[in-house]
Amino acid sequence: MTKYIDLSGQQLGDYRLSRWLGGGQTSDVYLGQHIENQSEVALKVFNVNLAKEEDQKAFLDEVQALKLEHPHLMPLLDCGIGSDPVSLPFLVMEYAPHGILRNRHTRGLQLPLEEVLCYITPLASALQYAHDQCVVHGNIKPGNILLDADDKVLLSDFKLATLIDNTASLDVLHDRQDAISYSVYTAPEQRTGVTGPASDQFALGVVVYEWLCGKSPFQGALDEGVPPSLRALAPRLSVEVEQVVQRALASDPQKRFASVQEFAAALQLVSQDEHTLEPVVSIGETIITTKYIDLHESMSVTANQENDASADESVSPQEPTQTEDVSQEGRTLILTELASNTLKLATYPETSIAGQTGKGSKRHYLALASIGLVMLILLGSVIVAGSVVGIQALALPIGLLQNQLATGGASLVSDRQGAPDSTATPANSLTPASKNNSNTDNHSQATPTSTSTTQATSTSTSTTQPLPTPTSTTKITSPPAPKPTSTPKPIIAAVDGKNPTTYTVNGQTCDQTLSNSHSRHVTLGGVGATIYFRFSVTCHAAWAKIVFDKALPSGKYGNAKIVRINDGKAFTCDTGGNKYVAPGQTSCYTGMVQDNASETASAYGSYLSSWSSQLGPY
Ligand SMILES: Nc1ncnc2c1ncn2[C@@H]1O[C@H](COP(=O)(O)OP(=O)(O)OP(=O)(O)O)[C@@H](O)[C@H]1O
Repeated sequence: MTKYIDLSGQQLGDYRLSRWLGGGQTSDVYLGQHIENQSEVALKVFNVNLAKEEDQKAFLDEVQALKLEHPHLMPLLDCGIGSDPVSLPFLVMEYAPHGILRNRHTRGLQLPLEEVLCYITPLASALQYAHDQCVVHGNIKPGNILLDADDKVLLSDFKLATLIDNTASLDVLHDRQDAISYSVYTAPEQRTGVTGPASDQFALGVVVYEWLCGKSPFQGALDEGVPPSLRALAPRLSVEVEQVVQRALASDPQKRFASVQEFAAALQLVSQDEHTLEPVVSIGETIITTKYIDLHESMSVTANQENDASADESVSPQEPTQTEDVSQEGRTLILTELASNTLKLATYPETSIAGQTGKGSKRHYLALASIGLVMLILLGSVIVAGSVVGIQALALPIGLLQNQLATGGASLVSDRQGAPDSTATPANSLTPASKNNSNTDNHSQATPTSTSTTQATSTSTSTTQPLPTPTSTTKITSPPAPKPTSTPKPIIAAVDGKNPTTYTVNGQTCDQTLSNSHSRHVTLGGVGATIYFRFSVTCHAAWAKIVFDKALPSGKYGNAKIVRINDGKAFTCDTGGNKYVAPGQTSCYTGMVQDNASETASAYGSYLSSWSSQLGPY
């Protein structure tokens, strides 16, 4: 791709552009300095003449809404509109000196699942955070994942609806491709103008597929349908991993995971399951030092290798220029070491999968067998010996039997405590209040009971435990201390998906009462909506709902949120509810937060990521 006008040396707002870093289809990125404090920044200049005042305002408003703060989102520092010679909109972001993640891996290389998880976990967390704020990225691809000076991944380049919406009416400076161009990362529904959180999940799924097998699941931007089998290309992967990736890549967004966080959690879970199938040799005093940093530095590739980027990627002159002499075998070795260390981390202690027959059960059988054997000896002694001798002889086996029972019994008890219990009530589950309470209309007097068991908590801990960050050093002493139990989370209510007034929790329907339900009409970003606070007496839980006055226009999203005041626990429509309000839709409802005697909750509505003032607390 050729670069068009080089603005190096010029000034935009308070920044001097010093060097061109790369160019996308509709923009160029420059290294720049603040003219006063000389701080280094990256400026993304859009090749669009944003002359109309209303368009300029829309651009600035939209960028303002994108100032999301998350450790893995590229910090947006400033934005503006240049005035000479034309009105070029620009964004100012942190400068990421280690460039784009795509340059870290040679095209076609298959990355170990552990490494993929190390990237996906923070990215999914950043995306989930954005989705919770009603912001969709819309442009996920390896070229938009950058690395800062510490090699921390930063997701950049949110699609700006204002620029896309206005492209037709804007004067695009050069003969470049249309701003609305598609890539292999574009979800099928995006091509019909419907972009939602599930589209980001799809794009992340494409990235995961590529990293795992070295090939794109789709031949071209308009290729659709079921991608080729991941395991056919990377047989080392389990069926479960393939299924998880396939689900994220479903053409129908409804068939994907409910959220991007769920996708990442599922991938993490199946990777742990893979590990638990492999033998654990020993756990000694082990210091695990992940070698990602060294590995990455040693795997730098030549600019030539990377510059044959496909059309969906940008041109960048800052590609690594050195090739270090690290053989493929050497690399595999480093990663194998890493994988086996992670394996130890993931498989100890032995309790993690509920419902499996554990070591504890084997001990149980051994204890019973020993008891049986002792009983036989005892019987034999009684028959063979005379009554006096026999009675005397009883003392020893009975003592042994008692010991065995005591030991066996004790081990059974301790095994039970630590053993998986598939029938355990999940931690944080809500036990619906007794019928006696159902007549009361003052929910603050209700006394809901929350049941959790040690095992249920430990299971949930193991599935949500984040992987070690690429730079961390983790020390394990043998035997490792039990994992700390997680603080109880608020309940996530199962909903029937049809009627926002009917929730079911652990099989019980949560009836709605209107006694403590409230609503308020608000105007959000010029659009009218009614926010509802809803409360169920039977489940002692509250939720929120938003109903817009009219269906949302293309590219605009709405949401609702319920927040438990005491601890700030919150659910949006995406977490436990029926999903955000998409273009063409009018309403959504959230998951439920348990509403204890001493607690209150508030409801909020949102449009284009600005949240309304609170309704409540009630
Ligand atoms: N914050 C940053 N710090 C350092 N380099 C950056 C930064 N942002 C972008 N770059 C560099 O600029 C190049 C071009 O970025 P740009 O976002 O324009 O590409 P793109 O994502 O392909 O474009 P688009 O998605 O708009 O078509 C990147 O490949 C990267 O090398």
